[in-house]
Amino acid sequence: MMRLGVPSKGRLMEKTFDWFGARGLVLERTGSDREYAGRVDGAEMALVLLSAGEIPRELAAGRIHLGVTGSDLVREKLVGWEARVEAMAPMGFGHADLVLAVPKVWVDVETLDDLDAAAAQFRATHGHRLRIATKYHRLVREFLRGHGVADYAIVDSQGATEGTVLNETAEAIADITSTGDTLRANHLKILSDGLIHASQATLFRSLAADWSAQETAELDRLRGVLGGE
Ligand SMILES: Nc1ncnc2c1ncn2[C@@H]1O[C@H](COP(=O)(O)OP(=O)(O)OP(=O)(O)O)[C@@H](O)[C@H]1O
Ligand SMILES: O=P(O)(O)OC[C@H]1O[C@H](OP(=O)(O)OP(=O)(O)O)[C@H](O)[C@@H]1O
Repeated sequence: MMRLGVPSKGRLMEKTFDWFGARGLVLERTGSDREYAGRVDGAEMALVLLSAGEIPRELAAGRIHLGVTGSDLVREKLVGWEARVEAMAPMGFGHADLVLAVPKVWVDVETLDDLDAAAAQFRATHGHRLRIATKYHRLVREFLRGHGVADYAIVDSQGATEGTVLNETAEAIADITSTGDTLRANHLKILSDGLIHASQATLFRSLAADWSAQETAELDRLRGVLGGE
C-alpha cells in the first residue's frame, strides 16, 4: 500500500492536512496527540507521521512513496536529489528563505564580492578563516563555490544560529528567515545577492519506492486530483 509521509507536528503538519483536505483526501491523526499514527480517508494510502527533517531520507530509501517537506531540506540532505525524488507539487505554504547574512556594522559588505574581499582581509588580520555558522552545510558550500567565494570555514550550528555572531563563534551566518525578525534582533543584514534558496513545503515522490500496480494506480488518481495545479 502507498505510504505518505507528512510532518508530525506544528504548522507544517496542520497546513499539510488542510492542503490534502481541500483536494478531497482527509488525513487524520489516530490515537492521542502524542501518538505518531494516522490514516487517510478517501484513498488507499497509509499515513506516516515523521519529523520534516527525516522525510528526505525516508523518500530516498523508498520507505515512503510520497512525502511532504521543505524543498530546502530535500536539497540539503539528498546529494543529487533530482535523481532520487520527483517534486510533484509546490504546496504554497512553509515559505522560508535560506540566506547569507553578516553583521549590520560591516558597512562595506553588501554583496558576495564584498564578502569575498572581507574574507581575504579577515584571514590576513586574524590568522584564521572567516566563519559562517549554519546547519545547511551542503547548500552553503555549493552556493559559495558557484560564486567564487572560497576563503571561509563552516561552523556547525543546529539552532539559534543568529546568536553565534554575538557569541563570537562565527562572523557570518546562513539560516532560514521568514519575517526577518530574528536577523534584525541580532543586528544582522542579508547580502543583496545572498539568497541561497527560496523554500516552501513541497509534495515529493520517491523514485526508489516500490511502485507496484496498486501504488501506481493510486498515484495516477492523485495526479488527476492535482492535475489543475
Ligand atoms: N519560520 C520558520 N522557521 C523554521 N522553519 C521554517 C520556517 N518557515 C518555514 N520553515 C520550514 O520548515 C521546515 C522545518 O520544519 P521543522 O522545524 O518542523 O523540521 P525539523 O527540524 O525536522 O523538526 P524537528 O524539530 O522534529 O526535528 C524547513 O523546510 C523550513 O524551511
Ligand atoms: O525570520 P524569522 O521569522 O525571525 O524566522 C527565522 C527563525 O526561525 C527559525 O528558527 P526556529 O524558531 O525554527 O528555531 P531554530 O533556531 O532551532 O532553527 C530559523 O532558524 C530562524 O532562527
